[in-house]
Amino acid sequence: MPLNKEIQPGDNDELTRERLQATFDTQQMAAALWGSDLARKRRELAKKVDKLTVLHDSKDMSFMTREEKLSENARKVVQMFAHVADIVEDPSDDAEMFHLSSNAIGHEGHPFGVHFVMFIPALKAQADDEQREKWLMPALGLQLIGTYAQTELGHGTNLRALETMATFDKATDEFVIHTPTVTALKWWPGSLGKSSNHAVVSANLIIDGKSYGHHNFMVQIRDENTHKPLKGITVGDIGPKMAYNASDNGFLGFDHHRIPRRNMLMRHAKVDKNGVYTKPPHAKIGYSAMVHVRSVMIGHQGMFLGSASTIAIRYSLVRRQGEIKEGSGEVKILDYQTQQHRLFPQLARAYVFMFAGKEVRELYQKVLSDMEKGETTLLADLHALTSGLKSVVTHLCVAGMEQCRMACGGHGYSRASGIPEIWGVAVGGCTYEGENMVMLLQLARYLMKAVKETKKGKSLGRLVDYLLLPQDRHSLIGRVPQGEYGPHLAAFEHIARRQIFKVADELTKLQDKGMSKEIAWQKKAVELQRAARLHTRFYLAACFHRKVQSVVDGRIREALADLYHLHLNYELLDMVNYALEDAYLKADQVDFIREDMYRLLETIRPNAISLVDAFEFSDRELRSVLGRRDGHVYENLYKWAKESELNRADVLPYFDKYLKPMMLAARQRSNI
Ligand SMILES: CC(C)(COP(=O)(O)OP(=O)(O)OC[C@H]1O[C@@H](n2cnc3c(N)ncnc32)[C@H](O)[C@@H]1OP(=O)(O)O)[C@@H](O)C(=O)NCCC(=O)NCCSC(=O)/C=C/CC(=O)O
Ligand SMILES: Cc1cc2nc3c(=O)[nH]c(=O)nc-3n(C[C@H](O)[C@H](O)[C@H](O)COP(=O)(O)OP(=O)(O)OC[C@H]3O[C@@H](n4cnc5c(N)ncnc54)[C@H](O)[C@@H]3O)c2cc1C
Repeated sequence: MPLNKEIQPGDNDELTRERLQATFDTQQMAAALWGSDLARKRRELAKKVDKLTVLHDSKDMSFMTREEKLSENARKVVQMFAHVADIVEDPSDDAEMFHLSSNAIGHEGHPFGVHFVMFIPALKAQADDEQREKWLMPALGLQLIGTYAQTELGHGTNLRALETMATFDKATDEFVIHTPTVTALKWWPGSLGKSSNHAVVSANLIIDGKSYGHHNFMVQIRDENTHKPLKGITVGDIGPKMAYNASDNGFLGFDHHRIPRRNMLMRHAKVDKNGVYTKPPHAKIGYSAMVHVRSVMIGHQGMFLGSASTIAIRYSLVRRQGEIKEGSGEVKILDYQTQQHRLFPQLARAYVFMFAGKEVRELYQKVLSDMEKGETTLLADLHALTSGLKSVVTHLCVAGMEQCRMACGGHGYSRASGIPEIWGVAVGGCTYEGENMVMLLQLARYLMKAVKETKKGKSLGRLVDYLLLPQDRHSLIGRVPQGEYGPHLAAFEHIARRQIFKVADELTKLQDKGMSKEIAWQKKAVELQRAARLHTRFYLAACFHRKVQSVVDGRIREALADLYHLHLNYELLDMVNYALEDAYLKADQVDFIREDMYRLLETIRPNAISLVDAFEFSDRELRSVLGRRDGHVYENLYKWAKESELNRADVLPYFDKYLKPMMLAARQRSNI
């Protein structure tokens, strides 16, 4: 039995020969990536989806209009729920359901997108028991479709400036929800435009003329039977986007729309019938749905980069272009060092993002169960961690996916590659759930607080313990026996710690000169977000280290360690200026890192296909002609192109309407 479990009769011979070189068992690597239970469930659900034709795309989504896309994904999602009990082991397991949806529906969106990712998590965290009974149960049972309506046309980041009002009317025991200006229109919520009939709406709570800041309210927006907007509600789609066009992101306005008092989500903050307000145990507890999504995004983004790496690496083993040695025949493009340098670091990032995604979900679950008991101590740590990871991971994913796309040459630009759509979806992640720069500054706030604690000899939390350690003056990279990577990880730590203390000192100096805290912050904002990035990149490298250390199987550990070491070298070179500034690294050490990176590219090359096969993306899930498991790219590209709507007739009407008359007229003129 070959170690690579993807080999099948009829595959492209080139790929089979590549797969036979695997030094590890791809299913065991899949277990290291996903966890053995989830890896098995993914494999089984993909087989079941393959057999259920009602879940298959009726045609490639690239050839559909937006309305066709919405309708197609509504059809598939309904079929998916109809068959869910036969396909997955536990429909309440978010991870299993995500993989089912990824196989059957893809990532362009569907009517229940925000329902599961935000509406239900908001209810779970913020609705009290009676409210859970009233809305959570029907939401889980698909009796209603919900969305999360927070962002407004005028404000997305600055939540304190949201304008939608929820004014308490003691006489009727109701809230009056109102959109006072055009900028107060809710704008962007997924599945709002045409699909949802309920929304968790963020609005300013006003009691007796006093504002208590924004809180979340359950609002029914459409009639359950006719699906028409309820009286006092205006709702629609905001139009086409870069990608994600099977999602009907929408706008929503209220004209003094009344809801019962008990429609405010009251697990933590409360308003009683006399208008008496009870504060939540933590001011930001109402932000929990955002923290939830930020925590799931990390692993999902890792999957997007893993998909793009799979497509580009498989294609690079099928595509031959040019010779390395004249006369010896054209080589596979993955044999070029530049191609390896473009792709293998992205593959390593995909791995570590998926590992980090798993770690952060575990912390989220812990915080959620603490919150259930009213305990919020770890919320600030989780907010800081997810803010940094969300920003760094989405940014690096998108940059990495673009490398994957370019590495596929012209065919990467075609939608047949599958990369443009996942890139478009992934890049949205840089903006939604908190614009990246803004979230990095949130982490920077936490880091500056951590410095203050450190100066008192204390640690603000486990994630910043390293700030208490002394700074080394010089790196030991290249000064220890070959194969020891401890000094590399220490360099990440050094660079992060130095930047964090440096910017903290600069802030203090500005304030000592009489500058206000806020203006000093503005003067140092770029340096602050750099500190947040470097801290997060250290976290990611340390997470990779933890994972490699935890693997028991020697072959898997060795293959993972190669990726880890490549990651250390590549990322360090990317941030080397920070280590050169204080002469922590010398020029010869930078050369050492570079040479070791080139060595690792060659070491990884024979395992390249097996490392992407280990993601175990099914062809259905990948939706890519270039990334097909069997490697039969060219004949299928031709088949795909023939499906283009432009090929439905040899001559299209615009020829007769515009071009032909113009050419006839031109000919006539030239005959005169
Ligand atoms: C930028 C934000 C965080 C500022 O919020 P604001 O309330 O104005 O902050 P303050 O200045 O009053 O307080 C800062 C203070 O609060 C802490 N904090 C902030 N957020 C959290 C949190 N989630 N958990 C715990 N603690 C939090 C922060 O650390 C500070 O603590 P100090 O001790 O230093 O004072 C806020 O405005 C924000 O989050 N903006 C981003 C908006 C956003 O993410 N929107 C998402 C909309 S939904 C969406 O995009 C859906 C997408 C679809 C999909 O996912 O598929
Ligand atoms: C695909 C997609 C799906 C979405 N889905 C939903 C949804 O389901 N529900 C929902 O409520 N919302 C949703 N959103 C909205 C999203 O959450 C917001 O777009 C996001 O939070 C950013 O807010 P903004 O658009 O107001 O950007 P802005 O805040 O206007 O950002 C513009 C620029 O200003 C900068 N900036 C802003 N504030 C600061 C600051 N304090 N310091 C420094 N720089 C700053 C930013 O860094 C950025 O460069 C979605 C958005 C997208 C793209």
